[in-house]
Amino acid sequence: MKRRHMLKVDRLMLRFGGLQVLDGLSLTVREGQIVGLIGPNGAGKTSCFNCLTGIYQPQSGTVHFDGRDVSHLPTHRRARLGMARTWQNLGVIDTLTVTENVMLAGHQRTGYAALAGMLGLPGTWHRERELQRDAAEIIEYFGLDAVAHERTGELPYGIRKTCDMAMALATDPKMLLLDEPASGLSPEEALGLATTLRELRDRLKLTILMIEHHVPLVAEACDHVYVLNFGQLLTEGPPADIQRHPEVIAAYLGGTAAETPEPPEWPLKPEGADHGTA
Ligand SMILES: Nc1ncnc2c1ncn2[C@@H]1O[C@H](COP(=O)(O)OP(=O)(O)OP(=O)(O)O)[C@@H](O)[C@H]1O
Repeated sequence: MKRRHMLKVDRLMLRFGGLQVLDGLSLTVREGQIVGLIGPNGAGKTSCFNCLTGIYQPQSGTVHFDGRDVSHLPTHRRARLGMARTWQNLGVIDTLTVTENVMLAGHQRTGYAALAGMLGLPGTWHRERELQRDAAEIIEYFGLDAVAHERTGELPYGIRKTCDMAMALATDPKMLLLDEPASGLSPEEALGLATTLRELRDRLKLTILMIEHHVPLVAEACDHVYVLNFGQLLTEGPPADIQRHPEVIAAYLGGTAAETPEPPEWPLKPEGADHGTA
């Protein structure tokens, strides 16, 4: 039996001036799936995430999340419904510690402002203790204990990236939207991330949509992949099929489908590139 839709995107049209960034994009993510969104630079992947999370308002099209039409809801309302996002260029606040960042993200679940909690205003104490406990648990899960009280700005990129993921989880999401989670990670770390994502999906019953260029991670982690090119869906399918799709190879390598009838083993990786970055 097919699982229900967690995210259903229907015919999104997004234009900036004369530039058609999304051109009738539709996609579906079912509950518990890990889905990849790939495509060449400028294809519209981040703009798609911005439409899903309410940062951009598309000219037309709809977004349904967890059975509800969220097309016109502001970002914070979508987040409260269980949509959590990580950022290509990190969502952590450099001047706060790892624990403070994770607690700040968790504040979205409370009925008061983060500042009220930090200042210890009446009525916040009990909830703050809970947030602290939750943050400690998430930090331990991600192996960040040793740096829990360090300012994130002073930490290596890979650790800040993990902190970004911990922040997303602190919002108690139903779905994670990950924008290039492997960027800046070593090939070994990126493959380790595939295991982490599957574990998160299985343990916390999460649904995941991720933008990613790192082909081995997509192949290892994703159940299904959508390929975007010039704001349109080029194709979709299981990672193994996508890797051999002539039009995908052409879109990435800049040729035509007819010129590349026999795809190489890792077709999305340009010749001579290291470790599968498209
Ligand atoms: N706010 C904006 N104003 C004008 N143009 C924009 C805006 N946001 C995105 N674009 C344009 O939309 C196109 C798609 O950009 P987008 O960042 O969504 O692509 P992408 O697939 O995520 O690329 P990359 O892999 O390089 O991150 C680009 O041409 C970009 O310049």
